[in-house]
Amino acid sequence: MSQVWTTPHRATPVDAVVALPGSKSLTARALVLAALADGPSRLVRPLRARDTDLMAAALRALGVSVDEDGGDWVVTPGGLRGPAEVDAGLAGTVLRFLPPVAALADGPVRVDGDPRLRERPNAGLVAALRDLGVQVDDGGRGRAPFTVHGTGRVRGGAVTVDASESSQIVSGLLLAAARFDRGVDLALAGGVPSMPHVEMTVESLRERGVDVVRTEQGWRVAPGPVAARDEVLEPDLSNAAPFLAAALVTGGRVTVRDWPAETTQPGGRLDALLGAMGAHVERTGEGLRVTGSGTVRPLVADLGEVGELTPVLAALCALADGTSRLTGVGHLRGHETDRLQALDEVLTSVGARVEQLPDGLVVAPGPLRAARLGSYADHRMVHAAAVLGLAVDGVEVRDPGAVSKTLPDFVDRWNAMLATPAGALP
Ligand SMILES: O=C(O)C1=C[C@@H](OP(=O)(O)O)[C@@H](O)[C@H](O)C1
Ligand SMILES: C=C(OP(=O)(O)O)C(=O)O
Repeated sequence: MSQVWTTPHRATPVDAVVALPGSKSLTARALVLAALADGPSRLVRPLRARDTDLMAAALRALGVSVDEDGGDWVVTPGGLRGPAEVDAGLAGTVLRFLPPVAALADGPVRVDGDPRLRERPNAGLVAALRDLGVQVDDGGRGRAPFTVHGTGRVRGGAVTVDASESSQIVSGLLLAAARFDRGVDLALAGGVPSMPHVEMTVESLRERGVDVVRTEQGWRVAPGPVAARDEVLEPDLSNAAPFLAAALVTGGRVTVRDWPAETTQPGGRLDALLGAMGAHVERTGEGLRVTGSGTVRPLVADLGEVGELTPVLAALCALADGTSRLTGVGHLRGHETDRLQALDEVLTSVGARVEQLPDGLVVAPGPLRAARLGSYADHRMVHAAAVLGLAVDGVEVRDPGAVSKTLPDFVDRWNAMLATPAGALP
C-alpha cells in the first residue's frame, strides 16, 4: 500500500450495504477464555487482524493450540508454560489480558511490543497481580516490557485495583480469575472507563459457565472450570462507525449487515449517537440502516463508556453545523496515541476550531480546507481522516497501514464503497 492515501471525496449521497468482520474485543475474549477452557472451542468468524493475530500468537507461545480451519479458529488448551516471549504489538487487549494468563503458566513470560506500547498505562494491572501473589518484574515502570514469573498457579483472592486508565485491567483479571485458587474478589479503587467492555467480559464469562457476580465495589469470580464452547463472533460495531458516518456526511444511506439485536459492544450505542447528530436510524431485515439528511448536527455527549467511538464522532463534529462538546474521555490520551492531541491536530488542519479539555474536546466548525494528515499509528485516526475526506476535497493520510490493527482492508473497503455511483434514494 502506498505511504500516502488520498481519501475519496464525495459530493453525492452514498448508498451502500456493508458487511464487516468479527469484533476485536469479542475475539480477544473468546481466544483467552477458549485457552483457559476445559476442552477445545471453535471460534466462527473471528476477527483476523494484527491485534487478534498477536493474541493467538501469544497463546500459542504459552502452549495453547490455535489452529486455522477455513475462516475459523479452533482453540485447544494446553498445559500453560514458559519461558515465552509475547509481542503485544500495540494491542491493549494483549497487554492487559495476557499477563493474568501468563501468571498461570509454569515459567517466565516476557511481554513487550511497539515503542508506543511501552508508554501505555499498566501499573494497575502489575500491582493487582502482585497483590494476588504473582511475581512481576517491571523495573518499577508499571509498563511494558515486563516479565510475569508464572509458577503454574495463582493464589487469587481479594484485590483492590486502580483501573482508572483502562477498563482492560479489570477485564484481564476477571477473564483468568476462575482459574485462580481462590478466584478473585475485585474492588475498584476509583472509576473505570468503558464499562460496556467490562459488561462484555462478564457476559463472555457467564456464557462459559463461570460464576461472576457484581458486588458493591466491583466483581467476584468464583474458582471453577471455564467451559469449552463454540461461538460465532458478532461483527465489529466500532469499525462500523466510519461507514455509518458516511451516510450522515453525504446525506446518503448505509446499512451494516448482521447488526446484533442486543450487544455489549460500545458500537451498539451508535444508533442513539448518530441519531442525536441528525441521522435517521432503523433496523431492517438486513442490519442497521443509517440515513443522513445532508446536515450533521453537533453532539454534546459524555463518551466515557464508548471512548473507542471518539475519533469518528469527533470527525463528524468538525462537519457539523454547530459547536460540539465531547467529554469523559481523558483516558484516550493513553490509547494508540494521545487521541485528544491527535484529533486536535487533525481537525485543526482541516479548518475546524478545537479546544482541548483535560477529558475531552470542544469542536466548532470552520472553513474547511485540504490537508495532509498523520495516522499516528492509530487505526481510528485513519477512519476519522476518511470521514473528513468525504466532505473536504484533498484530504491525504500518511501511513494508512495503521488500519491493520483491526481492519486490514479498510482502505480497499472504503474506496470500493465510494466508487459506487449515487443510488436513487427512495
Ligand atoms: O476490553 C476491550 O476490548 C477494550 C476496552 C476499551 O479499553 P479502555 O478501557 O482502555 O479504553 C477500548 O477502548 C478498547 O478498544 C477495547
Ligand atoms: C483503544 C483501542 O485499542 P486497544 O485494545 O489497543 O486499547 C481501540 O481499538 O480503539
